[in-house]
Amino acid sequence: MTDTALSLQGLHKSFGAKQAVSDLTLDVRAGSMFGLVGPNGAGKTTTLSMATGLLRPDAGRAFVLGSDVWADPAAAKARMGVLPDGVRLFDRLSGRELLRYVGLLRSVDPGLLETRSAELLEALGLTEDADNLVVDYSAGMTKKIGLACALVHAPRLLLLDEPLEAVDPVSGEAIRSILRSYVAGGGTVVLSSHVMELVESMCDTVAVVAQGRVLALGSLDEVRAGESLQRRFISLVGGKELDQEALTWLRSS
Ligand SMILES: Nc1ncnc2c1ncn2[C@@H]1O[C@H](COP(=O)(O)OP(=O)(O)OP(=O)(O)O)[C@@H](O)[C@H]1O
Repeated sequence: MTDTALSLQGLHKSFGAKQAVSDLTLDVRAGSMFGLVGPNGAGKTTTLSMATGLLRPDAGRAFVLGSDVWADPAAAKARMGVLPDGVRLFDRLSGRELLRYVGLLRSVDPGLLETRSAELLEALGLTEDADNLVVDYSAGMTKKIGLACALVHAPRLLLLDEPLEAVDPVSGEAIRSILRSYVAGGGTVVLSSHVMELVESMCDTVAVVAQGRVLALGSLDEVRAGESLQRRFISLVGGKELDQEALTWLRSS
């Protein structure tokens, strides 16, 4: 049994002339909560897409609990749950039907699937809307049903792109406690987020990426180096003051 849940080795991806991810290497320890942070366009979604078998890398390899995501996708995918960013769900199904569909695809026993679905819908505050079509869900509800789909087969590794985006504070707390108890039970979470408070309060390990490269990687304390993660992030990626002469037209009435 490997103690590395996710290993990304020399990943590269370009879109035309744009190098989205460049020689990205990192390991995620099994049993950790790993935060991937970076500014807009840093390459987080591209990295997670290559790690989960959604986007083929130009070069490099990704391993999930020892299985090569691209050479042995069935083994790798059986052990991971994925909440991708911006990938359409089968939204002409109701939330309950979507969960059943995903669970059956993942070979979850039908009896077990009913129990798990009901528990997930309840924990995520979706029970009342379980029989409504996903296409009619709000952004936050869509995020939550996506998370339920990622969890229903009880994977050992969860890869979540912006899991709390658009989610209200009550549901946010529910998701945090689901993820904490998942990790306490031996699972591993890799999440991307722009919310430094979320990463600081949840993650034990952090990678800061910008322009497709890893700028800092280590334990939360190593990466923030005595500062708040927000300040450290801004100093690493280079925050910029607004020029006093810029946007003057916004101030004139
Ligand atoms: N399908 C695509 N075609 C062309 N360019 C792309 C494509 N996907 C991503 N890119 C580019 O690759 C770079 C990295 O994008 P990516 O979505 O991975 O960033 P991100 O860190 O997830 O950003 P954000 O925080 O804004 O979601 C950006 O410059 C983006 O414009």
